Amino acid sequence: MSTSASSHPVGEPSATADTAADTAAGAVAAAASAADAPASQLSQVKKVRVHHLVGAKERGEKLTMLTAYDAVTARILDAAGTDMLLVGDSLGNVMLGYDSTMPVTLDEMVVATRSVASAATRALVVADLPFGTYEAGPEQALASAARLMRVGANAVKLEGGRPRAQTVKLLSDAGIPVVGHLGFTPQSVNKLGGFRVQGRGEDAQEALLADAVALADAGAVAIVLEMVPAPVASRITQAVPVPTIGIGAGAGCDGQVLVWTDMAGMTDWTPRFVRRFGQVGQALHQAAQDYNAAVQDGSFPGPAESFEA
Ligand SMILES: Nc1nc(=O)c2c([nH]1)NC[C@@H]1CN(c3ccc(C(=O)N[C@@H](CCC(=O)O)C(=O)O)cc3)CN21
Ligand SMILES: CC(C)C(=O)C(=O)O
Ligand SMILES: [Mg+2]
Repeated sequence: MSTSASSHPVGEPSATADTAADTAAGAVAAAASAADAPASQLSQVKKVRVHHLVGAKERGEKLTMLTAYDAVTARILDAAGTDMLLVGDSLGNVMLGYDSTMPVTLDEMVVATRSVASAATRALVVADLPFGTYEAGPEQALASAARLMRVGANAVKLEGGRPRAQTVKLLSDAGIPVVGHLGFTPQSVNKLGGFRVQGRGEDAQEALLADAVALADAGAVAIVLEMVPAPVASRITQAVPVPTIGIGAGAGCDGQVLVWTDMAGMTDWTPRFVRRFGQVGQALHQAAQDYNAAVQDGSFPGPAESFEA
């Protein structure tokens, strides 16, 4: 949430440390009006809970979600005021070097979820159920979801619509908040026939709407919409009482999600729906080059980084 000015990573100066003397008058005015703007109710909560999600939708406050796969990154994204951290099965292609999300195991998701949960003080932690760990039915899904909840997940996410409704209901009844995922569902890429937009055309649009309503009726606390035409995503958003979180689904959704490495410019691969908000890959490359050069020319370590006798 952009209005969150209260949380800063440890060691980073707060905005109030800037003095008027070194700031242009226009910037002072802008900073003052930003400080005067009412903070969103959600940005003030100590720990985001699932009941806050529908509250944010009702108040028209946009929800933010980023993926995270480890503690060091989760700590930074959490401190920046991200509402939800998704331990995505994109772990497979992003962090583990796999070609897709298909090979990701529940054991791998457990390790990543434990790490992210250990670092998330405010953000709601949502963990993906990986391919093959829930589709057989509610009992399989409960056993898998319980493993993720035991290591600190606050909710689980699973892909699919009406065929998943019974599973969503059982998990929900068992006290496990479930986030749905509709549109382009990567775990079904072999059936969908490629990485393509879903919900184009009247029949596909109606099917998507029926899936979203079924998930909400079954107790889902939010629904991710991936690569769905913006007008279709807006219609679904208006039709369901729970927040929609879009990725390639336009600005009409109640929130947005991106893979953090895409968002931060950690890699070169950027599908159309990604905006790069940083150049972290380039910054890391530069830091490693500077380190290598300093070791090679003998300037690192210096006296300050060495111990006296
Ligand atoms: N790094 C990363 N970012 C993601 O957004 C992401 C993952 N990994 N892994 C899991 C899923 C898979 N996703 C994908 C995978 C491929 C495309 C893709 O190839 N998009 C192209 C072509 C789309 C088209 O056919 O028009 C694009 O340019 O958007 C998009 C999303 C989204 N998710
Ligand atoms: C792209 C998001 C929604 C996801 O499911 C993942 O990162 O695994
Ligand atoms: Mg996923």
